[in-house]
Amino acid sequence: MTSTAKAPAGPSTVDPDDIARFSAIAAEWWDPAGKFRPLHRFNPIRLGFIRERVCMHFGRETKALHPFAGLRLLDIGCGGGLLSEPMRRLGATVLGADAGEKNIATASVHAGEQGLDIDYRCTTAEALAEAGERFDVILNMEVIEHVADRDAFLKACAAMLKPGGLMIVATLNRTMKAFGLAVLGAEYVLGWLPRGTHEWSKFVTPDEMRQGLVAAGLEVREVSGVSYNPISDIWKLSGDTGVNYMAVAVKPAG
Ligand SMILES: C[S@@+](CC[C@H](N)C(=O)[O-])C[C@H]1O[C@@H](n2cnc3c(N)ncnc32)[C@H](O)[C@@H]1O
Ligand SMILES: [Mg+2]
Repeated sequence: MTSTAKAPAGPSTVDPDDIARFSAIAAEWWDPAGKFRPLHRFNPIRLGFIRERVCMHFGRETKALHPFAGLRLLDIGCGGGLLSEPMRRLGATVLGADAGEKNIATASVHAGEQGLDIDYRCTTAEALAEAGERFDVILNMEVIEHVADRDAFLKACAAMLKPGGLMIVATLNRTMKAFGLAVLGAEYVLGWLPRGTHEWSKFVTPDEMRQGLVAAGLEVREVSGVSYNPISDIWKLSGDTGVNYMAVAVKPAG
């Protein structure tokens, strides 16, 4: 957070150990073979999903050059900007926010190199909500399993959605299969991610996700699984929410 930012009242969603873990590898965000390789591999499938769901919801032509033009989008927990950049390219006005200063530094430098105009800020969902920021679309991707207070985080995000706005949340399910693949497999056996990246106890079941979204005043429209095939190294959308999944929620028009 910048030195001038005042911490909002209420619980903080920031887990300092988690931010430190991501900050330690912030230089690697844009290395497709580095520590964020899983996110790079996963990116095309989630980009296709986001593009399609946002276009469908706002009545945009998916094949248009800038289908998100006129939409204000928040990428909360944006990391190095792996999603913020394509969102900007699709035409959205993008605010990328992350609690890690180094992540925001990496994201800003990279966007600058790409000639992309993105508003990157080192801040939190609760601080943005308290400042009265409003968005048509909120991307909440692979963040919720890292925050200190899930309900406060979801409520702050929901508060920032305009009526009729859309939020997409991606996370990991709290199953033994997810423990085997995302924790043991990715961190210990394959060594893709630094050990300690994921705390299994913070993973979220689809039921808990639905309840959290509803409690935050949103309507859940969809929950889709995302499956990984380790042999082909390919990710695809599936009916299996046992490990990774994405939820789509809408703020009632009022
Ligand atoms: C797994 S990364 C996901 C990055 C990005 N959303 C993506 O999918 O490419 C999680 C990010 O969330 C950030 N983060 C964790 N807790 C946060 C919080 N309470 N507020 C804002 N950012 C947070 C971390 O610093 C980290 O960059
Ligand atoms: Mg994660």
